[in-house]
Amino acid sequence: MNYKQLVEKAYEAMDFSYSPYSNFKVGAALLTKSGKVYTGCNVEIASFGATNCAERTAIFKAISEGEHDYKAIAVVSSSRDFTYPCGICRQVIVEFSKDIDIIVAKDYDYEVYKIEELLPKSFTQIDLK
Ligand SMILES: O=c1ccn([C@H]2C[C@H](O)[C@@H](CO)O2)c(=O)[nH]1
Ligand SMILES: [Zn+2]
Repeated sequence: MNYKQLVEKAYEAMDFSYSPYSNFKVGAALLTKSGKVYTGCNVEIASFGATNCAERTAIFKAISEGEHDYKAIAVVSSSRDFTYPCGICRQVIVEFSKDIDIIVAKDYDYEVYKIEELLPKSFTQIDLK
């Protein structure tokens, strides 16, 4: 699975987006080190705080199936621009992976980031020791 294929998986997941309030569709595809792909979409709830982002949907699916080691996560949206993971999702990403490639894509164009770039000086497990 190369990153272009992972972006395609994220677009497939975006089609399942449940976003009746914002009409902003997001899809994510998480590639594990074992080669599996977990996809996710954003799920909006009338009580807005209960909304879940596409990235967290994908990560929580993987965690709930015992997969903790990730190589990359691709994120796409219905926006004309790149969509970067929100603050909550950055915190979830750093919880589970310090070296994951974060692929922010729009059509066939993509950028790759490390979590240290998107969430510098993060608060993690180490700080609780
Ligand atoms: O990286 C992002 C940014 C936003 N959203 C969702 C949350 C909400 O449903 C909609 C608008 O914020 O987009 C994501 O899923 N991922
Ligand atoms: Zn988010």
